[in-house]
Amino acid sequence: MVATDWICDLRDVVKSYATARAVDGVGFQVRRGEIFALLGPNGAGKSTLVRMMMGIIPPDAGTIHYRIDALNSNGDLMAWPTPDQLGYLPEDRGLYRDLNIARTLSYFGQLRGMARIDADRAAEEWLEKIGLADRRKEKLRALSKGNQQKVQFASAVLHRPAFAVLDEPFSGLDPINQELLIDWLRELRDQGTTILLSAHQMNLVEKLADRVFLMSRGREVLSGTLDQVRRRVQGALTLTLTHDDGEAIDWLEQVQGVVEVERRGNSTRLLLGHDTPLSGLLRLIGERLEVRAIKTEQLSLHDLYVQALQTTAPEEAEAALATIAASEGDDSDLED
Ligand SMILES: Nc1ncnc2c1ncn2[C@@H]1O[C@H](COP(=O)(O)OP(=O)(O)OP(=O)(O)O)[C@@H](O)[C@H]1O
Repeated sequence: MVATDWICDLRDVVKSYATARAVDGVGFQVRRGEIFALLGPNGAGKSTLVRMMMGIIPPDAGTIHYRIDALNSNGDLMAWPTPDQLGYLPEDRGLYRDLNIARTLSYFGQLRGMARIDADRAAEEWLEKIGLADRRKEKLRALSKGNQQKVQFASAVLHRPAFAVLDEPFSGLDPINQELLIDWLRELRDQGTTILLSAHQMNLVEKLADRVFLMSRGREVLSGTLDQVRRRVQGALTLTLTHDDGEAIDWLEQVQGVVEVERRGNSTRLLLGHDTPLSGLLRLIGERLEVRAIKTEQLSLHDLYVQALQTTAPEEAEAALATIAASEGDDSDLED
């Protein structure tokens, strides 16, 4: 994959509603063959962006271009993809509640250009995959929220679109089904579907996404691969030392590359800059401290986001954190 081989390109996109500027000058490229994640707390502007990418609402300013077909990508900008090229999981789920789920899936496949026989076959394959084959004749409304969500997801991707745009695909799924969804998404990517998803569950996204775009209040906070994001945030690595209660550790604050020192009894946690020379630091610690145990850990995507927000927009950090924590608690849903 070449770095410039993008499938969707957004530049300086702006969208305001009567009471809020939902998207405030956002730009990124989704590259062919990747899983790209839009991340941020409730109200960050993710769904507004997704709706603009789907042509449901127009941007006030900025451009959105597609280049779906790699063979025709010699600089041609295609105005808009055709229905068979796109898969869309909307935030406001909208399936027919009184139609049986096998027919629902086949119907969506046909809407996206599949022949009836292929759509029927794909529907059966997906019902098997999502564990609902024996309930194929049941109506959607008879299913739990989590199972409905799985049907909704299958309906968005069973025609194997070139580009799938999935707004909050994890919502309503229990932890087991969240893990299954991660597998299905990887499988789709490996079969050639480019995926953009929006989510606030950073712990799930960091297992999955090739690149992330972290937002707050309609603006970019941080973007790139997980590695790039780590390198951009001060304090991407922590070092935890276990030592005697009486040890003096104040001097650690003066050591180059140590961003923060937090002591709890006989344990001290150091937050390090990404370019801290670790071997030099360990040598120094070995000379001056009696260390009983040592552990290094990379910050999670969630912590990186908070760290980045604290640097760029400290006034937003606390509210964003609270929103993410509250919404993560809402997700689990027991299956019937
Ligand atoms: N139709 C609308 N009319 C007015 N304001 C809106 C509308 N849709 C979204 N907003 C506002 O725009 C901002 C961004 O909302 P958006 O739904 O895009 O965020 P989000 O990141 O998708 O959040 P969530 O995770 O809650 O879906 C919020 O302040 C929201 O209240």
